[in-house]
Amino acid sequence: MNLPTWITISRLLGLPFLFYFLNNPTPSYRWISVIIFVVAAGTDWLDGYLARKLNQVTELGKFLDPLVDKLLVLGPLLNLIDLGEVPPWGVFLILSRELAIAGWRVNPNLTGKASIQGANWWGKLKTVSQIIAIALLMAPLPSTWTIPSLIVFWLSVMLTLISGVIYLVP
Ligand SMILES: O=P(O)(O)OC[C@H](O)CO
Repeated sequence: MNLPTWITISRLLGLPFLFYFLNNPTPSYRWISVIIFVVAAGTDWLDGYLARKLNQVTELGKFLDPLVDKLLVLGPLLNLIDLGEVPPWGVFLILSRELAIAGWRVNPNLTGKASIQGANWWGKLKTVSQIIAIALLMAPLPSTWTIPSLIVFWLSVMLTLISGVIYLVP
């Protein structure tokens, strides 16, 4: 355990507050949940940057960083299913890909890789698209935003699947 890894884990601390505010229909509360989400998800670069700068890149960090991103994305998505505000099928596809890649990281040997593989640029792009889609879905926007938000969500689902396949093909 080192500083970047502690920062990685601490990014999860906002989740209970996010759930609290997201489940309150008052628009200002929903906006607070959006802010918590964007800050927690947006600090993704910080731990990786520090790990490289301090020369503290570890196998644990390479495993935990993408895992925390997955929890930060899947937590709000599951809550949005409960609220009936996101298509469960899309979330199921994201969940399937994320489980598959998290499992593959435990045993990268399966695809002939010798050690844990950190996130690549496709993975980072997919995470950014997920953050944008989820923030749009969480935000208490006028109903004219519903279809555009869902289009962004489905684009993110596609990017999530494509990025997963790119890891697995040799
Ligand atoms: O594609 P993954 O599963 O490695 O995740 C990418 C990370 O979330 C980017 O920080």
